[in-house]
Amino acid sequence: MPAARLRVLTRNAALGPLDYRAPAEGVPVGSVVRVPLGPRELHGVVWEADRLPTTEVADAKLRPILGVAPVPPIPASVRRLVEWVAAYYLVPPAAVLRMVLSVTAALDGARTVTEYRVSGILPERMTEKREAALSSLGDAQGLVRELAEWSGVSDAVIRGLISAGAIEPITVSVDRAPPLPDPDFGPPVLEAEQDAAASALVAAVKAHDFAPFLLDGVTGSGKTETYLEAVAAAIDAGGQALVLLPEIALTEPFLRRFEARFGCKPVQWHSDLRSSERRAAWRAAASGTAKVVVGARSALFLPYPDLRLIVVDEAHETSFKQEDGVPYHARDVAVMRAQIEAIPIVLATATPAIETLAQVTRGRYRHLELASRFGGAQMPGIEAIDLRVTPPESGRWLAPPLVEAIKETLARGEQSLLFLNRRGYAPLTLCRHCGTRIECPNCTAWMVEHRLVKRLQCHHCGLVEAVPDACPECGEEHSLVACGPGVERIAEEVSALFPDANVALVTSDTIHSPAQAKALVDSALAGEIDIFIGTQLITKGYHFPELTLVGVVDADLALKGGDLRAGERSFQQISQVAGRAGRGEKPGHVYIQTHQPEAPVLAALVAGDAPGFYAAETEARRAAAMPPFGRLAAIIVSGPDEAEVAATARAIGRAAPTGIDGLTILGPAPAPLSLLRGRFRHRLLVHAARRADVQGLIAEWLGGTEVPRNVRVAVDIDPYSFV
Ligand SMILES: Nc1ncnc2c1ncn2[C@@H]1O[C@H](COP(=O)(O)OP(=O)(O)OP(=O)(O)O)[C@@H](O)[C@H]1O
Ligand SMILES: [Zn+2]
Repeated sequence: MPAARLRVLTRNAALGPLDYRAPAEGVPVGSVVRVPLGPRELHGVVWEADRLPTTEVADAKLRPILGVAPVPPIPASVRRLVEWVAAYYLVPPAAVLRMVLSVTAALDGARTVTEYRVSGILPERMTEKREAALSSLGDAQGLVRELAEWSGVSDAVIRGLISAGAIEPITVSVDRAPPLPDPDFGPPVLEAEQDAAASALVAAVKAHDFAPFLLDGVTGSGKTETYLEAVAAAIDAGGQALVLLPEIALTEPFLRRFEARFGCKPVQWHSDLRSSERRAAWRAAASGTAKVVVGARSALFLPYPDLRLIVVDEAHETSFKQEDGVPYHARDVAVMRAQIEAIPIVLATATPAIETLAQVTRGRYRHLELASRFGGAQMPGIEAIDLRVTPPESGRWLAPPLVEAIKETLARGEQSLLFLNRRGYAPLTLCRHCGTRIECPNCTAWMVEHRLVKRLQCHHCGLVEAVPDACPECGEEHSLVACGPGVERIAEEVSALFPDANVALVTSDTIHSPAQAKALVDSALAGEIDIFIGTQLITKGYHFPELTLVGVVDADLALKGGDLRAGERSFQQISQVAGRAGRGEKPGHVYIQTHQPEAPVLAALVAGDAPGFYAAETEARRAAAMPPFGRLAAIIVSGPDEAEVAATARAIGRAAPTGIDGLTILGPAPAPLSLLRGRFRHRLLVHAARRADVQGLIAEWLGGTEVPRNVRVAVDIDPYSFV
């Protein structure tokens, strides 16, 4: 009789599927198992053998598995998702499984911690502090540190009470189920439009079938309140719901709404979690005890056993596209997961991606619209400031009409927001004497001055250097000058103009954890901030009722990129930031500083003509057969040796398929970012018809090329970055 064989997919992308001997009692498909590989021990998942072909080893050579991990099996839907992502993005399935089994510590058995609570026994020696601690603790239970904090005494006092028997230890599982959100805790009174949209979503959750929705509501229309009704329906049905947010900084405003609606916090999943929190979150998602998970794009790969709803909030955001590792787009993968799970998915945004709107036009997504702001708030008026007509004073960046508007807003006691999508003080440092620009040695990029921390920083590789006293090229002292503004420089100008105003800088340098976002929201709502100055981080998700003025410092910046989505991105970014103004009772106003007010994007924004903008942009894409009317894929060749990289790229170029209708291949050519983190980069861009099998074509093409050991060839399907 042949040995019972298990096909196991590990998390090691360099390995194909491996076969092992099953124990006599068998192991169900999907189980997480520990397997030997040489002297090592790996985790893997038992897969359907017919879905994952490999070269089989002889029965006699099969090694037995080491054991089954004490976690629920990875559901079939997740296994199908892994296969789809691997096939679509042309990456090994193991690389995708790695994103599913992302927390090794979560794969061990249950763990316990010791918590403490008042035992009822009085200590022999009673002190004032001991008495105060015991009486204030009541039935509270927690770690020593927590009890000390709650009762306002030192850890030592609590420890003394433990030795005296007045506080007793309790062993608790760290895998305690997270709090259960209560769908009836704080249901909102929905406005008619919101109610119609929410009813459609709730019905779809109840139907438990694949149903993609675009929840297209103007800024401040209450999209969150609306889709939370669908989340409530998922909880009611006993299942799980996932809400994806594009950035950690947006978690805080979301958590507040969630808690008001459901009486507790959802389970969070993001890069700022402590390892114990990460482990607990993974296990709660995998066991089904986490009813709602809110998180970054990687939350999409958690093995929820009973998912009923996915929401992608700010669904137009390009940060849903992952650029490193497996280059996937979380919005697209989310739709695929919803399809596999047979559940509804909600793409919520005020500024849909052209791709998403095209799916609405094709009849694939249902369009739910919220055309007006909640509570009768009006959309802000938008006005362009033509910098050719009213330029800022020399050495300054804010034009007189904007300065005047800030002054008036301050006088009314209201808040202003200045948006400039550039971190740091100045994007370029130049030697006045010899003209040298200070560049990153590892990247094709200028070093950006961060004056607050007195450093030059590369925004690509993270290299940090002291600001030199003399020009590194010609040695001239005090010759370096900052060119152009970053947010820190705008803050400097604002502080000089309005010395009494409270200014908050909001960038990824100042806000990189939910705790910092919370502090920002708290002080903003308490009226402690007069002027926000921020990058794209401040442009979305926030709701500050006293914020009535928005100034876009440089609207031309986003248009410069020149890639296929530059126009769309500027429109979205400026609409979003404009959407922060006048969300409460007071009307909002927006000024856009530009040298080209006649540019179609800006003209549409000023005219409030979103449909016109989308129609023109869509038409342009259609005419050029660009996504979503055609397909793109990038091939990026990189390595430490420039000649080797160039030669490999040329070889790939020569082997390119020819004579295929609608297929064009651009390049190879050095990438705009031709040096990144010390690696030289060349690119090719594949442009194909919408229905072309781009993946099949590329797989075959690249399958036939020799790649030197030091060179990496990466494929980016549906690329968003062209640098
Ligand atoms: N039905 C409702 N009852 C009570 N408050 C509501 C209701 N709908 C919306 N709100 C409140 O109105 C404000 C705006 O809503 P919300 O921030 O959800 O809008 P949004 O559509 O997500 O906007 P944006 O896209 O700009 O982030 C919030 O303070 C929200 O709590
Ligand atoms: Zn660099």
